[in-house]
Amino acid sequence: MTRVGVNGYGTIGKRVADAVAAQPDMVLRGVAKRSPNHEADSAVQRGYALYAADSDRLGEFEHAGLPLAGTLPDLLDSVDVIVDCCPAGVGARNRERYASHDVRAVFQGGEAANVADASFTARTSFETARDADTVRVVSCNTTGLARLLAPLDEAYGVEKARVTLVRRGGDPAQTDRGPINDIVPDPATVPSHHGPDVRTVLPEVDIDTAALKAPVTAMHTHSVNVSLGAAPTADEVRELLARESRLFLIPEVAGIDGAGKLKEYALDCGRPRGDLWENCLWAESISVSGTDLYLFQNVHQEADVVPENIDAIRAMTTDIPVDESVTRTNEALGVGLGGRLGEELTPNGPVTADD
Ligand SMILES: NC(=O)C1=CN([C@@H]2O[C@H](COP(=O)(O)OP(=O)(O)OC[C@H]3O[C@@H](n4cnc5c(N)ncnc54)[C@H](OP(=O)(O)O)[C@@H]3O)[C@@H](O)[C@H]2O)C=CC1
Ligand SMILES: O=C(OP(=O)(O)O)[C@H](O)COP(=O)(O)O
Repeated sequence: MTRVGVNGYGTIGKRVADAVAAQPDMVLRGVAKRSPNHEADSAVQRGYALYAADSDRLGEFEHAGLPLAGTLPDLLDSVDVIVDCCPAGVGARNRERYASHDVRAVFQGGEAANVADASFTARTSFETARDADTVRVVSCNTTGLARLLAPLDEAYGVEKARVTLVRRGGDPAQTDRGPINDIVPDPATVPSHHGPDVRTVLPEVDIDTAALKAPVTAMHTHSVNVSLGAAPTADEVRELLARESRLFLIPEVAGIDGAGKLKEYALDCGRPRGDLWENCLWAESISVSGTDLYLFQNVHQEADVVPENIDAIRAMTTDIPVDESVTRTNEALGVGLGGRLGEELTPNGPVTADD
């Protein structure tokens, strides 16, 4: 059993903690939190051992009536891997602390690529991360792009990818974010950080990205154009992508026209927090003109990196092959949206190691 701790119990941290706890080969030793707020209380209610990230604030936890198992150094002494889910930039400051406790560390995509030995998605970088001491799971948008571009590059070659990202303004609980009545180029310059970030996991892929922020909280939307090295039919592309376990091709018959219905579907299917771990691609948006592919996909920013964090832990600590890790993670979480509706899109079944 791999012993895992989570430092930073916010949007990503609480989901990673639940995902670790769901794995048959991992044990969650505890979570570290800075403030004794509602998220700290929910960790206790879930039965997770709670550690104070900041030893100066022990009294605040006591005052709030939240029982502590110790402080962050105690958690670090009891784990093989710490998953840092602190706000962007805090992870880099924590790096030396983890090293001094001789603990392997997984960082998140808000950190610069040089925070870790390797950047990671399971689809692109499992072997690169093998046995690494530190790994950075790339950001939600980058994860979504890498999952899409990797199979396209393998099957046809990607000559050039051009992606416009309409990013959600903030997460649902982030009341201090915006815009609230505008759509804002962010940044107004091209490329946005996503293109260079994709190249940390797919270095050979030529990609330009432009990004905007919109007054929504549920998901990011990508408008994708890829110039391919071949001219497949749209049906061939649909079948290729439908066979990827972390891509959900939304069948037209599902009647899902946007993030609202996607989230509703996830909640109705019993997904925790309505999480969509898969990229969600509109099947009918997949169009090919000559060698140019066009499509729309949505990415649930709070969720898609969660299975990747689990696979990163296995890459660092075991010799399990990538397919086995991905299957184990998917089964433990329930990745694989679509049920019967998606069957027509995968006549040859899901992708396997033999493909
Ligand atoms: N939210 C998203 O959509 C995505 C985020 N990411 C990346 O994941 C990382 C985490 O983001 P996110 O979950 O959104 O952040 P949140 O702000 O939701 O959560 C951060 C957590 O870290 C805690 N924290 C703050 N400072 C410290 C500290 N010094 N030591 C320990 N804990 C601390 C916070 O606690 P407290 O409240 O007490 O301050 C909070 O629990 C970032 O790198 C981000 O870029 C990646 C993909 C998507
Ligand atoms: O990793 C994310 O986005 P990104 O892929 O655009 O960097 C998360 O949605 C966090 O984005 P934020 O920096 O707007 O909070």
